[in-house]
Amino acid sequence: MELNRTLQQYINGKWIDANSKNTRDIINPFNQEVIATVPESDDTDAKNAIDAAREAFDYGDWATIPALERGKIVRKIADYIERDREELAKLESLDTGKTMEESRGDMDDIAGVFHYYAELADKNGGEMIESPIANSVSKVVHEPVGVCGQITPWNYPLLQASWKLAPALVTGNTLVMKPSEITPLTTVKVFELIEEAGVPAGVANLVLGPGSSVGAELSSNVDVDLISFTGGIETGKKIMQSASVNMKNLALELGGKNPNVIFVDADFEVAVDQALNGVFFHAGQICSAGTRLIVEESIHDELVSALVDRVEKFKLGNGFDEETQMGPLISAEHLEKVEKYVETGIREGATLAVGGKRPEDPELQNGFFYLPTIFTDCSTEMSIVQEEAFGPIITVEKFNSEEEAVKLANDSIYGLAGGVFTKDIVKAERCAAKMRMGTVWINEFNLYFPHAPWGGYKQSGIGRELGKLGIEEYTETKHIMQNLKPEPLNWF
Ligand SMILES: NC(=O)c1ccc[n+]([C@@H]2O[C@H](COP(=O)([O-])OP(=O)(O)OC[C@H]3O[C@@H](n4cnc5c(N)ncnc54)[C@H](O)[C@@H]3O)[C@@H](O)[C@H]2O)c1
Ligand SMILES: C[N+](C)(C)CC=O
Repeated sequence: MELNRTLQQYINGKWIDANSKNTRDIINPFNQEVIATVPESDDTDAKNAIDAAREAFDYGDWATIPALERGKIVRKIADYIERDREELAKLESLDTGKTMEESRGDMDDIAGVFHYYAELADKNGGEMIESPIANSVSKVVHEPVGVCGQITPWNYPLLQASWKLAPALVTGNTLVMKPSEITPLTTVKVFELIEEAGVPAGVANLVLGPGSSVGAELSSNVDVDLISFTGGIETGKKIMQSASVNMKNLALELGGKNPNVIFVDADFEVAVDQALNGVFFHAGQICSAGTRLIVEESIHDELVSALVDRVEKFKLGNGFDEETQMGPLISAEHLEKVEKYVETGIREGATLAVGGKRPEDPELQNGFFYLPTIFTDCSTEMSIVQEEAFGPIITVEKFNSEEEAVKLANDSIYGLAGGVFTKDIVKAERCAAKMRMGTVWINEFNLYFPHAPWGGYKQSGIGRELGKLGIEEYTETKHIMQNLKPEPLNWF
């Protein structure tokens, strides 16, 4: 795919413009240059895409061809992603501002997700049940849910898309995907690969446009059987309400305010390094960012001082510059939101240890940059501790006992992920067992892979992506019972 060109959406096997012919410019957050122009669709385009997916599911053969064949096609998509890794990584960095190193890592993860589900395609064959009824056989089979609406956010555009596309395709569903309207480039490219791999027309459809029209249509249209959404909690609530119109199956991957508990007996260097990695990758715009450091009081000062020391040396810049460690935020609007959180933190009484403003470097003035920021003297009543700022901000709280650490970690409406750093593995396991989160890392932070499920407790979501559970989201389970010796009951 060339850059600086006008892209299209993919409906029923055809590349087309929006019905309205409206378009949107896609902006590079590093310098605000226009990198592409895409259709700005509306609910009518979404309806057309849903109709195509419905037709393909009800009358096409995608759901009924051998699962092995679907797996082969999905494996081709994985191969093409590996082939086009560099091009995809460049598009992702242009679109999101993240460093090329991060984008290349994302592309490897994404290819891995398609390979993983391609491998599982023909291993979901159901089971026979030991029937309690004489002269009968009972079996359980897994069938595709039907037409899936898939809505993704801007921070990991293609990664989040891959977690939805690969399991939906191998299980025989048809789908309509809507990426974030501000970061659609890699998703468009992957739909080119989906076409190249031979996915039949109508099976996978792509609509580009805003959540208020295209997204709302996907979540409320009665021809959609499942809605899988990754994004913010407020949007998730709206989608859950709209989805109730026809009791759609629902998968929600929402935000997080993730605690990272550091005990005095942790490996100090590892804990410092992982605390930084846990937050500042992609400028903190990660659902699972370890934005709440919960630190044993006896190492608090030493740890904060080590963090500040490292943070002051961060190199902010263009994601295409090999030296760059942290890129810009996604948009002017988001930068303002992050700034407001910092102002609120100061007003609420937190102490700014470092950062707390835009950088002064003249080379960064056209981008949406914000300095990595650390707040100390934080407590759970503060909104910067409770709300997802989704930027490069760490808050630090202190604790004096294991019980207190766990209590602080769980004091949140969110329950996406968390971490524990200690050399005492029994203590670590005790904490992990009590932490109410979908993922707990021990002496690690922010690692995910296709084999392990991902999702949130509490208001961080409903359901799981990745792993075998990621397949279950996209299947209905049916019990088929057969009477081998049918006779009248003569009851009535
Ligand atoms: N749990 C996870 O795995 C995970 C992963 C990545 C991001 N996130 C979360 O995503 C959020 C950041 O992404 P965002 O700002 O793009 O989120 P967002 O909720 O604003 O938007 C996400 C998607 O929903 C669409 N949308 C907006 N309004 C809609 C509506 N009324 N109906 C249907 N669709 C609508 C948007 O166009 C976009 O495609 C953060 O909260 C982050 O934690 C979660
Ligand atoms: C799920 N993850 C960590 C890849 C991206 C969250 O924003």
